[in-house]
Amino acid sequence: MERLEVHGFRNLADTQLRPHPHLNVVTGPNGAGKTSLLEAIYFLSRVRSFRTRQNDRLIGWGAEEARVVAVRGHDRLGAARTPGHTRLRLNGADAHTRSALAARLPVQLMNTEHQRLLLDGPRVRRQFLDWGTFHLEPDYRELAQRYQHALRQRNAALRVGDRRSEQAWTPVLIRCAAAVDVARQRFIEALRPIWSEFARQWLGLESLELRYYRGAAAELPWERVLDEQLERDRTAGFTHRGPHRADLILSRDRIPAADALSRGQQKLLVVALLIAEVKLWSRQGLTPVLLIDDLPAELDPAHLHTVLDTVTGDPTQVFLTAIDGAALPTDLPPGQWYQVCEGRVSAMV
Ligand SMILES: Nc1ncnc2c1ncn2[C@@H]1O[C@H](COP(=O)(O)OP(=O)(O)OP(=O)(O)O)[C@@H](O)[C@H]1O
Repeated sequence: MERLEVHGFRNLADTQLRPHPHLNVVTGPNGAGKTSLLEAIYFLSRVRSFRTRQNDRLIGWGAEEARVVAVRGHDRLGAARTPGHTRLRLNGADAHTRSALAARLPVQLMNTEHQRLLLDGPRVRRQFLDWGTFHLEPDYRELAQRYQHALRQRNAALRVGDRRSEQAWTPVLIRCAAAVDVARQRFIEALRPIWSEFARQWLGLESLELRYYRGAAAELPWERVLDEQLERDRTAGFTHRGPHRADLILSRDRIPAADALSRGQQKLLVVALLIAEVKLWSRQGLTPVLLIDDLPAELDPAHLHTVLDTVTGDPTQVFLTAIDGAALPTDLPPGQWYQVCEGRVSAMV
């Protein structure tokens, strides 16, 4: 982003910034508004927050709307939230799909909760998988939506015992499942070597694995999978197997990473995954924005340095928050530093 404007967003005063193309360091005391600034950028891309499911919370107290605008290359992106309603703008016109802005502004967030990627249920890993695949294959989003639609229709038919509808939707589901699966596998195959290199270097371990579980036994065609499950699906009233049950398995010597690694090692493993994804996007010609919120509190200076080193020189634009700039490695690459104080963001010279 060459320009970023934030209006009426959380506690932030109206702000206009000209961010550095590579590194932006945002410092300030607790409650100053550092996370809110990252949240504004995230909202512009993903049309949601990483802190709340209720976008109305983003509207500053006393403000009528929260609005974020960015200029990036030839594109001008905007997202505004008024109570109950989000409006997206792209190059002077309304944008009607949620992914229109994300396609032009891929963001990756790293914060103190990133370990959830390892410890939570498969849903959060499927989201990681879906965003990663979407940025490599822009048609993927529509494909995944078609799969979800077919799944809902088939499940509805299974629930009420409507055999005709079930038989009509099953082949559609099979076609979409195969295509979703192939796209995700391509993403994982591209991601794995980058991830494993980082994971090996940072953890000093050789036997780490990243596997894609496709939501069914690997060797069977989807037609067979659904056929074998048919009676079970009919009895339960839903589809048991498919890409909606996919997962990413991280392990060491076949033992789940959550059991086989220390907390610190788990953090590094997840950071390796997030950074590998950013790296992959930038190798594909995208310019990702990496939001790192309070990571100095989570990673020791040496590892933080390594992480920043890894993305320096890429087209990646980093926003990094810290309460105290002194906690950051001393030899950070050149960038723009900002001080946030009671919602006012000022560039430091
Ligand atoms: N909708 C809102 N309007 C105005 N202020 C808000 C709104 N929502 C939250 N706040 C306030 O905004 C302040 C900034 O919070 P934020 O999390 O951005 O700070 P921070 O600098 O990241 O702090 P920390 O270092 O403690 O994480 C908080 O004091 C919070 O109470």
